[in-house]
Amino acid sequence: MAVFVIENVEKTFKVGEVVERVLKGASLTLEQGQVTALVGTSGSGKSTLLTIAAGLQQATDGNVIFNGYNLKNMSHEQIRQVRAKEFGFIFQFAHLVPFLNVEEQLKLMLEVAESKMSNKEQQEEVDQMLELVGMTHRKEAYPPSLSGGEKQRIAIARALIHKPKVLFADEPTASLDSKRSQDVMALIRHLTKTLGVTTLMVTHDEEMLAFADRVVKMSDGVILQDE
Ligand SMILES: Nc1ncnc2c1ncn2[C@@H]1O[C@H](COP(=O)(O)OP(=O)(O)OP(=O)(O)O)[C@@H](O)[C@H]1O
Repeated sequence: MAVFVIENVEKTFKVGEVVERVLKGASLTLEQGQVTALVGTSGSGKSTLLTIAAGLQQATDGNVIFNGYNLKNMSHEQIRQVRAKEFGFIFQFAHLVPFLNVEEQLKLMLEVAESKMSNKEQQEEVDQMLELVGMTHRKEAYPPSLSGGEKQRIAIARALIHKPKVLFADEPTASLDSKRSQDVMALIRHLTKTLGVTTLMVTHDEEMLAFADRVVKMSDGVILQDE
């Protein structure tokens, strides 16, 4: 079943008197357990499409249907709940909270997602997730002592600790060298498959496309090619 259906999405921005049409009827369907890479020239609308799909901004027209529900028929609060509970996010930089150790970063995310688990269950989830991302040995470490690749591993663990259905990744490897980028992408792919997540990733890095199940090309506000 398609987890996500993006249908004829339009987005216009008004800058002074000028109306800029950034998305011009973009459509995309995402399947569970797949990594979809969104590529295209700078300014083609990739991040705009990703943020609309993630409910971070509204489309001017068109539909974003998640799990059978159209985001445009939901209240702000309903969309916030979907974002907190059903979506996970990774960005170019890990944006970890500097004064929380690795374990605490993950527990905080469970709180944000309003987890109903007991403390013991939360601890088990955290331990399991740290195991999955290979960071058990660093669970008491604070962000300044982690390498770039380690930080991104924790960001991935934090994005997935509450078992979201969808993972949005905007340039997740852009701050890493080639070797660390490969490791991080292999991990994103592995977790997408293991946890049955639906992953949508924006990337500029051609090397990362090997880790995607589908590569979708955007140009000037539309999806050009879907392979
Ligand atoms: N809030 C906004 N107000 C006005 N224009 C915007 C806004 N957000 C995006 N744009 C414009 O929309 C166009 C597409 O931007 P977007 O960030 O989606 O492109 P992109 O394909 O992700 O680019 P890049 O690869 O450089 O990150 C750009 O011309 C940008 O200036």
